[in-house]
Amino acid sequence: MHGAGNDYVYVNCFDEQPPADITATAIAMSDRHKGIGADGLILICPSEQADARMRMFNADGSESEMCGNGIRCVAKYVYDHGICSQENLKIETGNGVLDLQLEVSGSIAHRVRVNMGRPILKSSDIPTSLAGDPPVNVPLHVAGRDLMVTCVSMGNPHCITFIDELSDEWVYGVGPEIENHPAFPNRVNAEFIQVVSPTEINMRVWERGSGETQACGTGACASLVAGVLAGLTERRVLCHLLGGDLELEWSETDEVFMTGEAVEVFHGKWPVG
Ligand SMILES: N[C@@H](CCC[C@H](N)C(=O)O)C(=O)O
Repeated sequence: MHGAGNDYVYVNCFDEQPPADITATAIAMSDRHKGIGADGLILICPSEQADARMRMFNADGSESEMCGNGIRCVAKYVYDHGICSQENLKIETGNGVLDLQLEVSGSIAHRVRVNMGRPILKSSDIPTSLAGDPPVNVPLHVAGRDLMVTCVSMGNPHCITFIDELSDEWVYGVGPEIENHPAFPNRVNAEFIQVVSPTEINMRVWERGSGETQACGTGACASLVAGVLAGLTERRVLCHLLGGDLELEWSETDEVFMTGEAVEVFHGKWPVG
């Protein structure tokens, strides 16, 4: 399935046992030449607190707390495949239980709105050693450059750089250096944002554990928050990514909402062991 081109392999753990070695399975499945090809692996599991639980693994096998594009696909999956019948769902993640609303037509969910919760802005909770609570427009020396960056966690950590022009040099040259910079003890996702107007941004991303992806939902939400904090955007923004658009809102109640598509591409079997 994919959300805005951010593609993962999903395993229905309501019916199947999770793979014994999840890290090795995520790496093998994600390989775009010798596997299925994906940005990572997502397990759709039963939950004691919610309608389902999402566990998310990057293409390098590392587990992340949250995945914004993934959670929309999990919601679509449990609805379309009859695991849940209601259009308002609760899904457990590493960042708590989140609320989602499906947009359904012909008994298939096409778009999903997620309450992504409150952004985490305390530097020690993001976590980053960069100064400032919140760390907005703070200096970071990386890849031979002096950047001004803003850090936000949506349950997972993001480092946002506002730039004039998006380019491969930023994504491939600077992205991996930010991901592995010592200022981020858990590594970090790196977003590059071009502000088109106060209500519209262009984004490219270098994801922790997966490299460049066509979209990152948590990254888009973190970038909206960073844009507001930096005085560059309003609280409602349309975010253009390589794989599609996401509608974002940071409400006056301090919750971030994201709306976007969720698409099932195919299903199949994978030999384990
Ligand atoms: N693409 C995802 C985020 C996936 C996890 C991320 N790479 C991390 O390690 O935190 C999204 O849509 O949010």
